[in-house]
Amino acid sequence: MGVETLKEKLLEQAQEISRLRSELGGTDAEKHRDLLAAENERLRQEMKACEGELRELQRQQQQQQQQAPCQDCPHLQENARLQEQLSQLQREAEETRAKLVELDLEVQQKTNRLAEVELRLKDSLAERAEEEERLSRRLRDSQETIASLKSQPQQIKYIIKTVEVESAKAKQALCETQSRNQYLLEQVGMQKQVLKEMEQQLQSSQKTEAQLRAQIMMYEAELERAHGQMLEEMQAMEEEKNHAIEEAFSRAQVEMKAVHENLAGVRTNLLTLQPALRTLTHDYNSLKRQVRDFPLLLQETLRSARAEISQAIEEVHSTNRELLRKYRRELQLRKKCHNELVRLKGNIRVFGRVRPITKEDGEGPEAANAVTFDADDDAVLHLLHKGKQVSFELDKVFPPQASQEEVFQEVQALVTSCIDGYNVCIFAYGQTGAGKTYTMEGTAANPGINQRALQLLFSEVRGKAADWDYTITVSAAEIYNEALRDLLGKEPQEKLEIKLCPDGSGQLYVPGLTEFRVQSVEDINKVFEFGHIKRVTECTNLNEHSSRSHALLIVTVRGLDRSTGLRTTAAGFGCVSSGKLNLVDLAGSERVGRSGAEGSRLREAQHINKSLSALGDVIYALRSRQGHVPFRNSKLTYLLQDSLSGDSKTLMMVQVSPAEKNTSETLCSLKFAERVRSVELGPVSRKAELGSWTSQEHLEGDSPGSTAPPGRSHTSPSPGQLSSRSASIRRKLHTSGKLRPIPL
Ligand SMILES: Nc1ncnc2c1ncn2[C@@H]1O[C@H](COP(=O)(O)OP(=O)(O)OP(=O)(O)O)[C@@H](O)[C@H]1O
Repeated sequence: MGVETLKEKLLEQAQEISRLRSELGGTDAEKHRDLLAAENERLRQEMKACEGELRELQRQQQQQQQQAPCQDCPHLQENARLQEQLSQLQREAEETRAKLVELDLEVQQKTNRLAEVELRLKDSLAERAEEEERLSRRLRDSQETIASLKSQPQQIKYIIKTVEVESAKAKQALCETQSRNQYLLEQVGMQKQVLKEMEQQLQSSQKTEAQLRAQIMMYEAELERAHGQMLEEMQAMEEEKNHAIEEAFSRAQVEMKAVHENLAGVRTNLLTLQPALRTLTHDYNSLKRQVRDFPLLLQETLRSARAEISQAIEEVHSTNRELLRKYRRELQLRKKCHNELVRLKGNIRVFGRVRPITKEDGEGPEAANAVTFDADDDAVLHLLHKGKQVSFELDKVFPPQASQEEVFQEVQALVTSCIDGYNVCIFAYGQTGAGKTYTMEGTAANPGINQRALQLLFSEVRGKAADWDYTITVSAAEIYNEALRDLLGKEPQEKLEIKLCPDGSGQLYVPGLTEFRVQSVEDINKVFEFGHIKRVTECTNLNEHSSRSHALLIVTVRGLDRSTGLRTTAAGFGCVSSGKLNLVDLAGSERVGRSGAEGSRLREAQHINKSLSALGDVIYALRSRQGHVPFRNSKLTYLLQDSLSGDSKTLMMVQVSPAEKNTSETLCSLKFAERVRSVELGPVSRKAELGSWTSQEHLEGDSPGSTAPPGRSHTSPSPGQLSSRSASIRRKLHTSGKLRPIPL
């Protein structure tokens, strides 16, 4: 029975194993995989076909674009849109393809795993089969044994017992086999579970595949639709093109007709235009001839124009030359006229200037005004002297109220003539305190002749700078006790000599006399400043010194005409051709000799008298055109020889005091002035006039008995004061404007 049961059980197990094998279905999974692979392959083929179609479509589209290139047409835009969609679909298909590859990989992995499980199952099944085989063999053996035992009852019983014993063993083996079977069943259960999961995965893969396929289908449909649309559009475009060609053709036909008509008109026009063309051709030919001849004509014209221009230039040149000649002649004429004018007016002009009554004149009858003027004649003044009115006629008389400007206006012609190369001397003559320094220097607020003359020179020179190149130099000297000294030199105490120019020209010069070149008012100021320093170091009593010495400021103007190269031609002092302006502040003319002065004071007075008398003598000799002019009688006249002789011009500004107490000196000064002026009247009368003109008379005046008025601070310096005269002469230069900075 046990054996039967075992058999049954074995049979059951065998059935179970075959069922399990069928359930495992390893071949199904393989089939499924093969199916998927085939499907995949098919999809790939389809994809390839789709790509081929796409390429074909693109090619067709390109052809269409080449055939009908139209910019911005809606078809093109639609086409671009479709292409965009197509590329989008291609991208999606690409992605799907990638997903399929991933799925393939997954399926492959799962298939591998299934194969492994299958192998393991095959092994366990083989083991089972072997076990079964072994059990079947034993069962058979046992049955055979049982049968043989049955035939041998004694033995059978024993054998049965053995079998029973062995049956227990078999049972144990069976139990083991059953437990093993149980384990295998569990394994099978687990494998089933794995299989189920794999089936589920497979199902999901299938689902995904179905989805992908649906998507591919959709894309294909979309592609189909796009393809259809594109075909439709192409069709429409083709139709449009045909239509446009037809229209163009019909239009061309119409235009052709019109052109034909026009051509007929043009032909008729051409026939009428032919004569005009002939005329034009004729004109053209003549123009051509003209053009051909033009260079020759031009050359000819240029030649004649050049000749005309050169002739004109030559004419201009000759006109210029003529003008220059005339200009030079006019210059000479002007100079001559000027000279004539000066000659008519007199080379020596004598002005009188009456200063106002000042505080220094004191009060009372002594300070009373003794000078009156003629309302109708500005050349006449009357002096009330000792109860008698004496009248004097000069070239011009300036009353006390005359301004510095008015005085300078009468003088400026002389100043400017020095630019033309004339030598000019302006003397301030008069007793001490009569206003010589005021007239020559003036005050800072109201400058006198010196400063105005320099300013005028600079402005005149600037005005002529375009045509003339001028050089202005300045020297300053003083003559004290007949000794000449340089006020701008390094050695002011050194006595200078006046010498004949070694070039044989007969001109004089002073070796060692400093000459400063000045180009502006500022330069003059510097020169004056320099002189001022000298004065300060040399003088102890400037006022006295200035009264007793002659101070000279010598301004030399050298000019070169830029256009002609002409120089200004007056003979100058110091071997140069130039104009010279000598501004001389003379020593006081008061009659100190009468007061019984002694020693150096007397010597000083004698020198002054001598030089002033010599000046008078020289002027007389010049005016009366005497053969000999006694220039050498004093340093002053000798020094100014060049500036007094020839066509030089001299102005004597006679300064007088109007105060009653000064009438004697005023009388002397005015007589001197009148005598100087009267020289021009003629040799006889001059002679008669000049008969009384001696040094002594100059000193004594016409009142031999009169003496210098008492209380005049600047007429009678003490001998002690006289010792400082040499230094104080320089004050005159300084204070007379020749050494004082010009106020700007
Ligand atoms: N025209 C004038 N108007 C006003 N004041 C004058 C005039 N002339 C001279 N004075 C004054 O008279 C005074 C004497 O003049 P200034 O010093 O010029 O005389 P001077 O002849 O130069 O004397 P010196 O021989 O001592 O140099 C000065 O105070 C001066 O200001």
